[in-house]
Amino acid sequence: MTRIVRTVAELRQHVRAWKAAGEHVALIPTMGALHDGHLSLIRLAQTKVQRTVASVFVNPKQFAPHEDFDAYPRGEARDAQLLETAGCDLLFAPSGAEMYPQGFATTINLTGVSEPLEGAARPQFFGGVATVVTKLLIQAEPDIAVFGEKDYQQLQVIRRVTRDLDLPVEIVGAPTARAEDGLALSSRNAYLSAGERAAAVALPNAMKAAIAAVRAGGRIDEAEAAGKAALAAAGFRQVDYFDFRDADDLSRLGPDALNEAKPRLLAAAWLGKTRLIDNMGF
Ligand SMILES: Nc1ncnc2c1ncn2[C@@H]1O[C@H](COP(=O)(O)OP(=O)(O)OP(=O)(O)O)[C@@H](O)[C@H]1O
Ligand SMILES: CC(C)(CO)[C@@H](O)C(=O)[O-]
Ligand code: BAL
Repeated sequence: MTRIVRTVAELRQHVRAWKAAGEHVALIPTMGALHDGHLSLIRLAQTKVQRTVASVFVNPKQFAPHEDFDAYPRGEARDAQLLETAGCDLLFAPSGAEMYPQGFATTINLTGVSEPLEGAARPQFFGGVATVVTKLLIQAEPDIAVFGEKDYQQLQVIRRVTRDLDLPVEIVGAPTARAEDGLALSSRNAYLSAGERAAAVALPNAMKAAIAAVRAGGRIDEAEAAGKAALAAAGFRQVDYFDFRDADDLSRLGPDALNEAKPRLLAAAWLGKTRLIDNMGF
């Protein structure tokens, strides 16, 4: 079985022993409820380094009080089994008290890339993510850390924090793993009813259509409006954003995205009680 450690001291013992033997180490941070998207990050890490460490920690600091921290899917035995099958060397599963001991008072906050989109919809989110990811990187001392492009803004935020704080780690982005119909795999897909799951494919479809329209010379504001209308027609009750943005700093684009160096379409929308996010490059 993939070994499970719960303290920073045990985690460092393993990682330092591997490094002393000349092996390189990858950290793959997760919140558990693992699916093939997470396992694709482990497989990517295994092509780059000899040792992989997955962390599972449902981080309370990135959930606002009204969000789904309590309902978030959990299942350590299943997660450990999947990690074993994937050949992951170590599972770091700290308690809340190990991560945030009594009196914990430090938050990593950033501006710029963290502010629009997810930052606007979830004001507490990136401070919580930046704080826990910075801690995990300091705790595990990995050579590389792998994050999914599915959470594209999160990946850009983590790249920014790592650069700003001179953290000695290479951040690797991994492509989005999708279900056969195109829906991005996500732990929160488990919240969808069968009917909602069938409707959810409208999200990647609307995004593909918007990108095709812009590629064909359409205006980006018109493609964004058409995408939002398609989601409403498919039963999405609210669209938080459906925006073409600069792929690096997520700033707004001019009217013709094709003139921009690197456009990316990012979207978040609600199907019933479930909030789905996705993004696509050109
Ligand atoms: N479909 C996917 N393809 C690639 N990476 C993914 C995918 N889903 C999640 N990841 C990545 O796995 C890591 C852990 O994510 P997390 O545990 O939050 O899973 P999640 O499925 O994104 O859950 P949630 O439903 O909370 O968004 C992150 O780096 C995330 O980007
Ligand atoms: C990066 C992360 C593990 C931090 O809690 C989380 O935001 C996630 O699962 O994407
Ligand atoms: N997958 C990013 C973590 C979150 O949405 O809370």
